[in-house]
Amino acid sequence: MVKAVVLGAAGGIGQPLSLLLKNNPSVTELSLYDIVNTPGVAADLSHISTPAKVVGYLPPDDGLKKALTGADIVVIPAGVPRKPGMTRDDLFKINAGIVRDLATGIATTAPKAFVLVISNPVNSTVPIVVEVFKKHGVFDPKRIFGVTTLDVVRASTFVAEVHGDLGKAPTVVVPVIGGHSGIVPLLSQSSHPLPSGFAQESLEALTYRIQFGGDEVVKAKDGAGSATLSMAYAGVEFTNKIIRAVKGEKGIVAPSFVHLSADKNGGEALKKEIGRDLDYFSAPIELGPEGVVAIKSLGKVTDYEAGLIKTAVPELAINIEKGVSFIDSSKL
Ligand SMILES: NC(=O)C1=CN([C@@H]2O[C@H](COP(=O)(O)OP(=O)(O)OC[C@H]3O[C@@H](n4cnc5c(N)ncnc54)[C@H](O)[C@@H]3O)[C@@H](O)[C@H]2O)C=CC1
Ligand SMILES: O=C([O-])CC(=O)C(=O)O
Repeated sequence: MVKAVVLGAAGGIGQPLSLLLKNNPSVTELSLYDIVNTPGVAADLSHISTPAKVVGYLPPDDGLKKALTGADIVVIPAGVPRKPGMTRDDLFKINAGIVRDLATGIATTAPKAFVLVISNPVNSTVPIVVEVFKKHGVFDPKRIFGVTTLDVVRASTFVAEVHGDLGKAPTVVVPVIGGHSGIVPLLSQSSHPLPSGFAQESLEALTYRIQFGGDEVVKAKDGAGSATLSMAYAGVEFTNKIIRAVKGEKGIVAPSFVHLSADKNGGEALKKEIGRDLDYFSAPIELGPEGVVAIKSLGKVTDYEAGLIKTAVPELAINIEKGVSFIDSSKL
């Protein structure tokens, strides 16, 4: 029995994400919460002949609490998306408060649920969720995840394109680390190595495309939002990995932005590798029934990749601190 909850379920990501979760036969209950339109989305999805019972909730009558009661997994794509010319950090002023309030609901109603944060800026919204959980005395670093899977999906797709074979994309595995902003693809570790003689200039262009794939979509949508369909795909890919790990499947590894205390050694080895005592980082993590089992070493990186990490880290530290101090100064 798996109860999955989507907070922000009526949105551009929320709707296709809910559809894909409804398509997973392991999900037995699908609870949809938003400030608008969830009854319609739930009625629509409920006609699909898969096991999940679908219910939509709105804020009145304790809707958030009802949506979250008994949750095993909570996915959060609530909040505003970017328009051209904005950075993810520009979304902080609206999304920080939304995520804080939803996190308070989870901490008080379903503190043991796995929490998957999609709302941007992920580098700050994950610390917001963590700080809220700490304030309620229910923080478990193994169960709170920033979803960076879209970066991994883009890397797989774009590397497959280099090989001239999109059919390869599902099997191309590229570790993507850092944050969501401060994205660092480790192309030297791709399961499908780049062709020998791949020029440094081409490597830099490919790296840039993975790092700024979000901008590519924001620009193409021309004011109508950011990635929604590919994000829904990526969000469900990560959610399904958590479900498989909870069910006892071993050896599942996926990058995610987590609090480094989730690692059994407190992330000390990783901190050495990145050269700074950050509390959060996106690195490949091994998943198990209780969430994070271990945070993997970054392994051997090239000088170019080391340079990208060095550039990303100070910005990450600022993003993290912004989330932490937002909750410090919030009256909870
Ligand atoms: N982690 C990642 O890789 C990605 C993250 N995102 C982020 O996901 C977020 C959502 O994007 P879209 O779905 O395109 O936006 P959207 O505007 O289409 O949908 C957001 C939904 O959140 C709802 N919402 C607003 N306040 C709420 C609250 N207090 N409680 C519950 N629901 C609330 C809205 O009613 C709306 O239905 C954005 O912050 C965007 O930047 C987008 C793409 C990739
Ligand atoms: O770029 C954005 O604003 C949305 C996002 O996070 C992505 O597509 O990676």
